[in-house]
Amino acid sequence: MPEIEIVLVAPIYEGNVGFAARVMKNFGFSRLVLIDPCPLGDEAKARASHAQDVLRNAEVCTIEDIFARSNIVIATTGTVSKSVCHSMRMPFYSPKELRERIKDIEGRIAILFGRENWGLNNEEVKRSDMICSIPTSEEYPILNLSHAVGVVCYELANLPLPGYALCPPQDMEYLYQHIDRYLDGIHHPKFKRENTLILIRRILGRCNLTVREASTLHGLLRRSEWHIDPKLLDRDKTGARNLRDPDSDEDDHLE
Ligand SMILES: C[S@@+](CC[C@H](N)C(=O)[O-])C[C@H]1O[C@@H](n2cnc3c(N)ncnc32)[C@H](O)[C@@H]1O
Repeated sequence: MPEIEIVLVAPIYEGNVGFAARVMKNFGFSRLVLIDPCPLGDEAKARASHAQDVLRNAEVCTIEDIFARSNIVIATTGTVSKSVCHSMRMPFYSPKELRERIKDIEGRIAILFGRENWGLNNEEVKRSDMICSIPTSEEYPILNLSHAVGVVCYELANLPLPGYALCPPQDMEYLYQHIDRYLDGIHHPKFKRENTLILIRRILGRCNLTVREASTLHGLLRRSEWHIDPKLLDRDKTGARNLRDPDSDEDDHLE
């Protein structure tokens, strides 16, 4: 069963933090994490009601800590940009679909909820493995922060046992670094690199790789490096490089 952490990124209103703690406890969740929170006082305590323990035990840490220790990081947003969705082929999962994707996993899952005034920033969304959006009225799609926490907790409550272990976050980072080196080896254009790596992170991020699967990919990359790199270098010397640009279609535009 995944270990789920509800992460509130820079919440502004202490009342929302209290309400989030309360609704988490309603659905059996206890791991509340706060990144750069507003001061928490009587208002937060009053809104938490019988979930004082969740509020009291909330951990304060940095967003870097979250990315370093979580097997999967899920960004939540009510603002679904069609251009990002289509051009980067990044599906937005509903909480119900998310449940299906994570239910068998053994590992640490962080679900990020954004600031009340402007949500999560681009960097936080880009680095996440998946994006979750609660289907809402088109007329008014943005939920109150604690209500969004409530809907997600409702859908993810009572996940079944047992699960399978995911590749640790540090090993996923090694894999992304290896892919980056491989892209160097095939002379992937530098100006496309950032978007390509984001795309790869998003594809692999939603695959829930195990250690064995990640190591198979390392092996394939090493073999490809032995075969492709010298040929590419030869072609470069003659000026006749004609390996197809792996990233040449127009879809790699990130907004
Ligand atoms: C009040 S909203 C932020 C509003 C901000 N103006 C924006 O456009 O993102 C606070 C947080 O609640 C969550 N949220 C709100 N509506 C959501 C929805 N429909 N689906 C998923 N999360 C939602 C997101 O984490 C969001 O960052």
